[in-house]
Amino acid sequence: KEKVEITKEQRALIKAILDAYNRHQIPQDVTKKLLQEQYSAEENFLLLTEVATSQVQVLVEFTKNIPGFLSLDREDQIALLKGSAVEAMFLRSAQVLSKKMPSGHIEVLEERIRKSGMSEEFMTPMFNFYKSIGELHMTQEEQAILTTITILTPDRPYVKSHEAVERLQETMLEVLRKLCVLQHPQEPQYFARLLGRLTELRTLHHYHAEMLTSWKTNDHKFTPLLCEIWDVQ
Ligand SMILES: Cc1cccc(C)c1Nc1c(-c2c(F)cccc2F)nc2cccc(C)n12
Repeated sequence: KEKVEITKEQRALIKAILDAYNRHQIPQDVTKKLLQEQYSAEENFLLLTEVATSQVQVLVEFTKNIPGFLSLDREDQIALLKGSAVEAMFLRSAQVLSKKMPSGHIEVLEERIRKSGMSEEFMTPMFNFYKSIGELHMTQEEQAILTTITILTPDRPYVKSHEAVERLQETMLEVLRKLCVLQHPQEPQYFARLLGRLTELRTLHHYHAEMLTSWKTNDHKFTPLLCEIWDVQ
């Protein structure tokens, strides 16, 4: 039986990432609006756009606190953010939807998503993903480290220093592997299951790009930040 031990440095890493993950949350006024405003498709889309924009802001702040991220080449930092944003946002919204909010709020948010003019073919895989994340019952640390691993994916478009990003990601993967062994001793495959979610995220990334195009075609308005992060004109 392998004796797994988290080193002092790894514990500091987990603490830094968890603090950043918890410090940067979507402002209450944005989530409160989700409960107040009326239910037209336009209103729902407008609200989800506001939530998406604030999720990008939260993501940028969180990413800046990932140890080692700011030492990467500046252009690579941008390439990693643009390449991982929607995947990190899927993880964040999955965690919000699967437990964080009081029960009544989840149905409301789900209802707004269903009635936001999004195509059915995108809806099913998205809600399946939310369900599969909820079933994992990840701890806060696991959620924060898994999001960090997603952000530090070396093979995003336009990343130049592939090795530098890979080194950072490998450090995080080792920390997550140990956390899974220690926190889910009865589930030896738990770490593999978490990594399997990252594969599912890539598929959703693809669907999301198509959804952006179809929203754009139907003349939906985005905020400047969403246009910038996803290169939408
Ligand atoms: C906030 C939200 C929560 C759940 C589902 C959806 C559709 C949204 N909203 C958007 C998302 C998005 C996201 F923010 C997180 C997860 C998956 C996503 F599709 N992406 C975009 C891009 C342009 C406009 C919006 C409204 N939008």
